[in-house]
This record gives sequence, structure tokens and C-alpha cells, in this order.
Amino acid sequence: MECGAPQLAIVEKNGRLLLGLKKTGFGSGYYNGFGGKVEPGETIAQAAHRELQEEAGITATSLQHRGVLTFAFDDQQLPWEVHVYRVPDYTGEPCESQEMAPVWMHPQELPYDKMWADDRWWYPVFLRGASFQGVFAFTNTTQLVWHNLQEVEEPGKLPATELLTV
Ligand SMILES: Nc1nc2c([nH]c(=O)n2[C@H]2C[C@H](O)[C@@H](COP(=O)(O)OP(=O)(O)OP(=O)(O)O)O2)c(=O)[nH]1
Repeated sequence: MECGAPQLAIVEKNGRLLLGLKKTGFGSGYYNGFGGKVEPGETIAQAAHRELQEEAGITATSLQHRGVLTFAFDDQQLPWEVHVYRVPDYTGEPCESQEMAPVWMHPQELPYDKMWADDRWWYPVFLRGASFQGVFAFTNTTQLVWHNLQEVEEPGKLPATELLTV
């Protein structure tokens, strides 16, 4: 069942990344890719297209599925999976939305202190062009206490439970 699984689209074009400063909701105050939950009747990739249009005002011309991240929180009942897509090109002009203020960044200058704590682990793999799966455990919503990240051939094939044993 795909409904509900969040996704994240990261635009990488001409050697720079388009991130957004999240202004509202979960993760506000952090720089992130563009994304949100999958709506009924959508595939995860369709939701990534829609969220990119809604939050950044641009239309992806292709999406590359690059990662699956599982997050567990000690203050939430269920873990959730986030599917990460690379967007190598798009049409339109990025513009600020109610949720996100888009900013172009150089990969070597990512503001990891203003991003989710897991991002410093998987962005380097993403930027190398590899695919990945990971499990990340948080306490107090934002403090990362444990993780296991692996490069994979095809994201989503490895059961998350296999990442729980190291
Ligand atoms: N980089 C990064 N992104 C994350 C992490 N955890 C996490 O949910 N995300 C992403 C996935 C989604 O794009 C977004 C959270 O989705 P959401 O559905 O709660 O966002 P939202 O409040 O904007 O909801 P929506 O109405 O747009 O669906 O944050 C993380 O640890 N690192």
C-alpha cells in the first residue's frame, strides 16, 4: 500500500541542489527537498511530481528513485518510510510557496546543522550517484541515536528488518 508513505524530491542540476527552507508543518526550520505524503490513488512517484509542483512551482521532466529511508521515533507509534528521488531536470521557474522557500546550494556547502540529523549520512551517497537504504532511530523527535545505511543496487528491495542487525 503506497498511500501515506512520504517522499522527497531533490533537484540536482548544473552541479547545484535545489533545497527549500520549510516554513510550516513537520520539519519546519529545516532545509530539505520537496515532498509530503502520498494521496489516495497516487503512486509514490506521482506524489513526488505533485509535491514538487505545489511546493517549488516546477515540473520534473524525470524522476530517479534513489533511496528508501526508514525512520523510527521513540515518541511516535509507527516508523515511516521516505522514498528519495533525484530530479535531474524540470520545466518552470522555482518559486516560493506557502510551505517552502527554494534556495540553490553547492553540494559542498550543505547546511547540515539546519537539516534533519540523518541527512549528513545519506546526502554524500546521493551526491556520489549511488542508491541507498537506511534505518534511522530518533529520540526527542530530532536527535539521531542509531542508524544503519547501505548502498544498494535497487532501493526498496532490501527488507528494512535486514538493516536492523549490524
Ligand atoms: N531530509 C529528510 N526528510 C525527511 C526526514 N523525515 C521526513 O519525514 N522527511 C521528509 C519526507 C517528507 O518530504 C517530509 C514530511 O512529510 P509530511 O507529509 O509530514 O510533510 P508536510 O507536513 O509538508 O505534509 P504534506 O501536507 O505536504 O503531505 O519530510 C528526514 O529525516 N530527512
